[in-house]
Amino acid sequence: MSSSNLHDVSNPSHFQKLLSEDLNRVSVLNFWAQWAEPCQQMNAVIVELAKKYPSILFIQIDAETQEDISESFDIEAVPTFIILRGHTLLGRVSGADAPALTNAIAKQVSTPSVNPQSQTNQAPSKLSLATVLNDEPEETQEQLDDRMRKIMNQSKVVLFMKGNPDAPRCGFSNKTVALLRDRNIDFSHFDILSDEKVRQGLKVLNNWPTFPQLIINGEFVGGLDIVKEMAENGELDEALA
Ligand SMILES: N[C@@H](CCC(=O)N[C@@H](CS)C(=O)NCC(=O)O)C(=O)O
Repeated sequence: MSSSNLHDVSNPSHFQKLLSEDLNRVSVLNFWAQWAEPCQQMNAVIVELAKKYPSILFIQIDAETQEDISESFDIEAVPTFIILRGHTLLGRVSGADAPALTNAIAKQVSTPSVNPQSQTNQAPSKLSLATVLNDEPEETQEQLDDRMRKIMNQSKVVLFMKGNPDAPRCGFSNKTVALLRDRNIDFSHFDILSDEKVRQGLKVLNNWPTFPQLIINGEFVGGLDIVKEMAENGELDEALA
């Protein structure tokens, strides 16, 4: 990394040292992964933003090698950007959304620097005007179950994953897509990051706490570990026969 305000972090203490150098400085953490194409695009955006905002510290964090830092910020998908002042959370931008990231950063630059303590109660959330104005009736549990079952039956093989097959946003989803593609298995997908109700509802419906979730003939089969094992012992071929 060339600019002095753009750093690759190599371990948690390096990360803490960078943050602690100036507790009034705004930092932008970029959680990325090597295999994720959207991250490559956003890394280029970060390089440009670092040039534009020399007073902001930009920290590149490989979400897979820096697991401890990722966990401490609840990183569930890449890319995810965290904006801090010192150690205080100011904002979070999820996905390869360059305009949203640029706006979130610009907002901090135009906000006068204040005592971080007074900012701790400022939730970095978007004002949910949409929620206030949204007069669509709430989906009932029954409707949600029905909708999830329809998605599970939309094709012979359905993968509930983070991101999409060409741009997975989690390493487990990425590996499952690769496994299915390596075996030329046709599948449709559903991006659970696009629908929080399905994301939480499917965990209950299939009694499985994580993603990916592979469905064959409308039935839950398993996550990556199970699918991998089934591929190795021939059970996956049997299920698809
Ligand atoms: N060992 C699991 C790994 C999957 C996993 O840990 N997924 C996490 C992180 S992507 C997850 O879905 N967490 C719940 C959530 O994000 O809602 C498997 O075999 O699939």
